[in-house]
Amino acid sequence: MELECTMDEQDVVVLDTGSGFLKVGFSGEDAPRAVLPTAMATAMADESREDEAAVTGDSAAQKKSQVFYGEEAILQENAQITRPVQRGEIQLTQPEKEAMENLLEHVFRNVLGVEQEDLPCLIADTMPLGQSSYATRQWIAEVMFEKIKVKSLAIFNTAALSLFSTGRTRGLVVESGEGITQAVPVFEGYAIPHAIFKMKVAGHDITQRLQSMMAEELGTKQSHRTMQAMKEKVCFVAPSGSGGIPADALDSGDEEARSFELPDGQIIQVKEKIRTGATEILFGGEGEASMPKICLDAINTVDLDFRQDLVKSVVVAGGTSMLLNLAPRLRSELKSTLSSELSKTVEVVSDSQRRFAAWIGGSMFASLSTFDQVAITKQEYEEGKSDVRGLVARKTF
Ligand SMILES: Nc1ncnc2c1ncn2[C@@H]1O[C@H](COP(=O)(O)OP(=O)(O)OP(=O)(O)O)[C@@H](O)[C@H]1O
Repeated sequence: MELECTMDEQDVVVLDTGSGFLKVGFSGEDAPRAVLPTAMATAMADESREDEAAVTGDSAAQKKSQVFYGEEAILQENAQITRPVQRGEIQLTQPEKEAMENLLEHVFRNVLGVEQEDLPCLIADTMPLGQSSYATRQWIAEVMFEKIKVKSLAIFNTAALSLFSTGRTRGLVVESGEGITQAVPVFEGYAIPHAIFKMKVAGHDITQRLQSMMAEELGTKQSHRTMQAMKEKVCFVAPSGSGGIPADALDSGDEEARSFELPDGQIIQVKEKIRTGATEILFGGEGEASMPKICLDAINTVDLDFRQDLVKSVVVAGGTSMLLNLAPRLRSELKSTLSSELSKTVEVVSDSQRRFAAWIGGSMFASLSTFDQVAITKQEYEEGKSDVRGLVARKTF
């Protein structure tokens, strides 16, 4: 794709719809304005309060249910929590569809405070593979034009945008977020669908593994939320071939790096075996899916001529790529399995902005005048209503 590099003055709403977190903001900005859990909660009315309300006529208590979004949603204890994006894919089932629609409306009106209609929008998604891919994008286009009433809409694969955020248009993007890890070859800005390899192991699974390891260690199970915070603070990736750390060994290094304060105020020192053990699921066991394996599958699926370009720019992105030592471990495992010619040139790029790479790439792309040329306009949508799926298949990336 030829990129025209004049800057566009108009603000474009940029959204990255992750399994764990929605990132939202405006084009041209360096970082998302808000990052909120991709969740909606419906809290049921307390039945005893309802009975009481019937007698006293208390209208507040008579409310049947209350809806919460994002951070507030996941904090609700007696509520039904709906997560509309699972393992990277927007779910086209109820109640997930309704939750996604409401969440998008909430993000536009309350989080970004966009009152007026008619704003352009760019969405970064993890495209499902196979037949279902365009069904999801068709549905999202319908919601954006019919309910949110955007002026134009561009939908891009997160991987192409993540690569773009590093100033590259060719490379192998290895994205690992909350629900999915994927290896996506990108050529001249386009993801190559038949060479995308995914595994359903990512940040969520590391947190769960840490939760069970810590439950064994402490004798009590800590919440997922606490374990997520612990993971982000103390976990890291072990160097290649470093097995055999004794179960009770403490890190020889920085004490601060291994200590964590539990919600009850107790400060604990987390053993190295746990700090690295939880993240090891990204690297699988014999015959299991692993990050290096999906990279190799992707590299081996593209044309021979293109492989050299891929291995020279293996770009890690997404929240889970923030784990310390992930890039050197991936590089070392790829080096030991690739052919000798390719292994000489492997470079794994670990950009400082990698956590929000897809959103940042979207923000950069939406600032270019090329955005207007590639986005689906409201008029095109209206004219193509009889075949929205065909339209998104032609005009999303
Ligand atoms: N410093 C960190 N160290 C380790 N993990 C981190 C760090 N920061 C964020 N994460 C993890 O990254 C994950 C969220 O990443 P991201 O926002 O890219 O996912 P997502 O886009 O919601 O999900 P997906 O791409 O899988 O659909 C969470 O599991 C979070 O705990």
